[in-house]
Amino acid sequence: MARPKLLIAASGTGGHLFPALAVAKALPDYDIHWLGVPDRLETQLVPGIYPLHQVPLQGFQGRNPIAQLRPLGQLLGAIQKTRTLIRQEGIQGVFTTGGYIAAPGILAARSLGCPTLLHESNALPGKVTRALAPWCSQVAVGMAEAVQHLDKKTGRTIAVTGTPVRPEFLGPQALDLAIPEDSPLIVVMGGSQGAVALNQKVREAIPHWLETGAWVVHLTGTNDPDAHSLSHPHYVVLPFYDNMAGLLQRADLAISRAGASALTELTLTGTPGLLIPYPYAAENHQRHNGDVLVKAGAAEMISQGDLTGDRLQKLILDWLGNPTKLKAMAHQARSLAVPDSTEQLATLVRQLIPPTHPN
Ligand SMILES: CC(=O)N[C@H]1[C@@H](OP(=O)(O)OP(=O)(O)OC[C@H]2O[C@@H](n3ccc(=O)[nH]c3=O)[C@H](O)[C@@H]2O)O[C@H](CO)[C@@H](O)[C@@H]1O
Repeated sequence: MARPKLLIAASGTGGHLFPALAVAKALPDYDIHWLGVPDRLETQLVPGIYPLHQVPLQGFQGRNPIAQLRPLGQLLGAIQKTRTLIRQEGIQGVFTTGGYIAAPGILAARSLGCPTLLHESNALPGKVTRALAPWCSQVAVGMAEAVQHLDKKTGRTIAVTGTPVRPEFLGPQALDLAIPEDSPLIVVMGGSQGAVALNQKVREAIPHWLETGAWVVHLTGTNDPDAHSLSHPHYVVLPFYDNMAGLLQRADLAISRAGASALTELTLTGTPGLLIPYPYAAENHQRHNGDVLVKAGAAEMISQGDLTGDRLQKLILDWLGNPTKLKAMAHQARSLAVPDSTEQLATLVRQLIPPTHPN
């Protein structure tokens, strides 16, 4: 049986790349090529596993038509390059997790009659997803709340699959940090790129938590100039940490941005979350994501503008003193989990691009 050839278009952030990598791993019998952009996270995560093809691409910003000419030119160039790639490599279909890179992937595939699968992880689908969903063979979403924004546009059934995570989240993981088993553990995390503004507010509160005997693991991202301004034996500061599954499984609670992948992970690990959505995210989509967990009783949410060190400090101390509340939140978080999301999407890929039998 010939190995089917799949192009995965996923770029930029962990929120786009980790779900795509999880699906790719579930398709070991496929020849996978990757479409990305120079200088983004995919250049660290993809080479050595899949051939990475890069097209320069940036988003359309502002309303000035002259300023749009450059991104428009780049998009047309990227579509042309992707068409050439599809033809030269004999690609049979495209899977994308949305964002700008989805545009050349979907449009080039569609122009050549190849099937496309688009997965959108956010509760409020991004602009590219809303614009291009009608051109896709199948659209899947991470959260049911996204369906209302897409089903009328596509006129087709939208699959609600949850969002794939790294496979480690699906089983218990040991934590390679020396944190005593009976100490409360608070995890602070931004998105895959960190969150400097959030870090500043949290640092005001951390000493109060440490005084009670709690431990804090703070994932600061790589851009925080004050990352090491605080030190304490129970305070672990890391720019980025890979074993998120082990960390969130062990944590009593997490203070987090509200990116779709982070929230999906909190549901799988049953970790109560205090969510502070990134206020400049496109169309405030992180707030929509956070609403889903808040409505279910799995998390609480505070706007960055309303967050003070003092308020944060008191709120978390109150949570730590209320194990019944934390247990209930953990239970509600788990009730939202979709552990077979990766398999569901891999199945959709297999349906759209089935292994071909030699004649
Ligand atoms: C700022 C912004 O617009 N971010 C968006 C971006 O994802 P972004 O990558 O910012 O955020 P997500 O929460 O979706 O993903 C973060 C990922 O990074 C991982 N992580 C983080 C820190 C760390 O030290 N180690 C680690 O592995 C998390 O476990 C998670 O898997 O795309 C997502 C999917 O469209 C959106 O929902 C987010 O709103």
